[in-house]
Amino acid sequence: MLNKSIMDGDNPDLTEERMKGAFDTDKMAAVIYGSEKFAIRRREITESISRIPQLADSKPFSFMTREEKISESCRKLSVLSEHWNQLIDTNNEEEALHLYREVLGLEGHAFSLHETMFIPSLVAQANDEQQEKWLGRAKRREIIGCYAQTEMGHGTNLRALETTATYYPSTQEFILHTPTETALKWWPGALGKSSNYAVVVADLVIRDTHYGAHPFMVQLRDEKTHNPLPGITVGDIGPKMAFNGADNGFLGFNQYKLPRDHMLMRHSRVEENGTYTKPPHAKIGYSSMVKVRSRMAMDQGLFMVSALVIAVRYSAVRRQGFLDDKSREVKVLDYQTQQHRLFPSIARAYAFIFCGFETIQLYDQLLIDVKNGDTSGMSDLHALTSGLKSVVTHQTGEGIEQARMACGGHGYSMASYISEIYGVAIGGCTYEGENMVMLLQLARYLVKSVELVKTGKSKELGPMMNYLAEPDTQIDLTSGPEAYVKVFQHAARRQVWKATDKFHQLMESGQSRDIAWNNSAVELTRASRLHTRLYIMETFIRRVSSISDVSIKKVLIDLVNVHVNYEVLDIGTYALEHVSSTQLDSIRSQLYSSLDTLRPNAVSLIDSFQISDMQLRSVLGRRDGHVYTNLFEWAKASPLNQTHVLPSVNQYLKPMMDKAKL
Ligand SMILES: CC/C=C\C/C=C\C/C=C\C/C=C\CC/C=C/C(=O)SCCNC(=O)CCNC(=O)[C@H](O)C(C)(C)COP(=O)(O)OP(=O)(O)OC[C@H]1O[C@@H](n2cnc3c(N)ncnc32)[C@H](O)[C@@H]1OP(=O)(O)O
Ligand SMILES: Cc1cc2nc3c(=O)[nH]c(=O)nc-3n(C[C@H](O)[C@H](O)[C@H](O)COP(=O)(O)OP(=O)(O)OC[C@H]3O[C@@H](n4cnc5c(N)ncnc54)[C@H](O)[C@@H]3O)c2cc1C
Repeated sequence: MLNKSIMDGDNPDLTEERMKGAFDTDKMAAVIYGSEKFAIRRREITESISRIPQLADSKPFSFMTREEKISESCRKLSVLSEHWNQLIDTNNEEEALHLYREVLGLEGHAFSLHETMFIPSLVAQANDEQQEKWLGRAKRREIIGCYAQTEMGHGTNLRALETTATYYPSTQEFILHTPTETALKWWPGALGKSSNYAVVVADLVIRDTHYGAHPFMVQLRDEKTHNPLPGITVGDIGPKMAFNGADNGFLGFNQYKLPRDHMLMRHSRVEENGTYTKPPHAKIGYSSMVKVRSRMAMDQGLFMVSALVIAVRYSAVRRQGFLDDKSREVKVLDYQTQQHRLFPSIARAYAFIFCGFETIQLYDQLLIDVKNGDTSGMSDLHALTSGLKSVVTHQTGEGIEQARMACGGHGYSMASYISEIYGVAIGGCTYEGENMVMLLQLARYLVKSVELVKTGKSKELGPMMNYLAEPDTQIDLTSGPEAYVKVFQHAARRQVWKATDKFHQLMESGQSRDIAWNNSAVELTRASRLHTRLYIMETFIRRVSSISDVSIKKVLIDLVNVHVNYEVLDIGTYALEHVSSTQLDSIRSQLYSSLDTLRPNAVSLIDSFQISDMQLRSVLGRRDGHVYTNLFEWAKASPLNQTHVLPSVNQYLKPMMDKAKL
């Protein structure tokens, strides 16, 4: 069987789609998840979870209040604590993330930041003794931690954080203090009610000198009672657009004492007498953010895939309207508009995940290099991940919203669960640095690169930047996907140079650097987006070229064709400077025929992600495709339908109607 999702009793329309698939979905899963070994482990973990009934949702998330969601995830975490070692290799981050996604879903939980930022901060920022003291405890989950950096008044501009950590050599202690209301930590995930420890980022002050943001390991709550310690004000910031299973929190310090060895001292140090040793790279303390940003292409790709699994499966069973055959309505997936809405996003999701693999590996390598004293790769990775997180979060938001609309009315129902996926995913446009701000970080790097070319130092260009020094050439669009890469290179190069020239001209006209930068900012962000999209396209093509299995490679080339045609058309206004409008028309025709080519494999392409029904939490997108029965059962389970007459009807509506009758 090529598509491993085929099961007796499934909706025949979906079975028909699965029969049409021209490749083995297990083999595709191995490509998606980086190795056959991990793809198998994912399936094994999912299977093992299904044998532990207490790990199942006690009712659909969409019928739970916020308090119920938080309680439900804590209940499951306590069940999980009995099974960690039997379910996963606890040292394997990807296995742990898969387990969390399956059991706890995407709405957040008490450990939301523990694995993703708290432990990584200890790994990257704590010295060996500190790791000895805290890392084991954190990994064994004896303590729960979070990452408390953002304040009510400042998130983006870290240099303006107001929380102070003032060192007193006489007592060999820091005093943590929140000097104003705006200095309250505000937003950290799992801070409000769950965490008893936090990595707190505060402005280090020694003898009136401010050394800027540094990380500190801070105990927030008593380990026995879980009550906040004296000097600490902590709580939940309230409901959010989504992600309401997490207790994002606030935190204030009132002259809170912290022993000297609680500053994380792998890279910078404060000696007993107050002597400060600066880190080998000024931004080394920002590593936890780079770590998360390096994961975001992968994580956002998976968010988009979840919405697409729902929309593509639903589109294969939803019949509405007619094409040739007037005796039976067609599957809406057969409409060109539906394919145009969904297939380019499938291509992007694959591309994001392939990029994600690369950037996760680059971060892991950087961590090793930095431990060995080599910080030279930090700027490259910071620039790359800043652009990537901004582009993938924005395009993921677009893709999920299209998926919702592709499901018509049922997409708007919580039964589809797409609105929750959307709400969680687009949080990524904001967290880990607001997208515009991060695009401008990449732009700094691009501008510097152009300056290198202008001053004859092209040899010093960083990875991926050589194209900035190359001349424009004729593009032969018949020469395959590489020709589309050339179109993107031309467009990105032109925009990067144009934005840089504007910035330089404004400075030459007398504007200060900062004002000239601000007056060029929109053009600079456009340059960053084009550069990043070029990187995504190149990575996608490179990864697909490296595949040896013929049937897998064939369908992925079809997907690359959808991608390159769609992407070039999407940047039409920039591409027009390098390709004629006649060529754009021919790209349009190729896009439509590539949608057609992909159509028979659409369901298998999204089935290949092997996202279980439990993880998907969508009534509309279930593997069995029995959409209408499932939808009706779900609606009947709504709390509103547990009585025929609601108390509010008796209390308000009936008396009102009765009064009107008098
Ligand atoms: C966690 C997700 C995991 C799984 C997903 C599953 C579910 C997800 C669902 C829900 C979400 C769950 C969790 C969300 C967790 C969110 C956590 C957070 O948001 S933590 C807080 C994040 N905050 C930020 O990101 C703040 C953004 N601001 C900054 O990073 C800095 O202020 C900024 C870089 C913008 C500027 O810094 P500044 O010190 O002012 O530097 P400046 O602009 O002057 O630049 C100087 C110089 O330094 C270079 N540089 C900056 N940063 C770095 C770096 N990290 N590495 C290397 N170099 C750096 C910069 O390029 C510049 O260089 P040049 O002078 O141009 O050479
Ligand atoms: C779901 C979620 C989870 C989070 N989890 C955590 C967490 O665990 N720990 C933590 O510490 N924080 C967390 N945060 C906070 C998050 O990191 C910040 O909200 C984020 O970094 C954006 O900063 P800000 O809120 O200050 O936005 P602002 O900077 O105030 O952004 C407002 C607007 O100003 C613009 N702007 C700001 N500065 C500039 C500039 N220099 N140039 C151009 N435009 C600019 C932005 O582009 C944006 O349009 C979380 C946030 C969310 C939404």
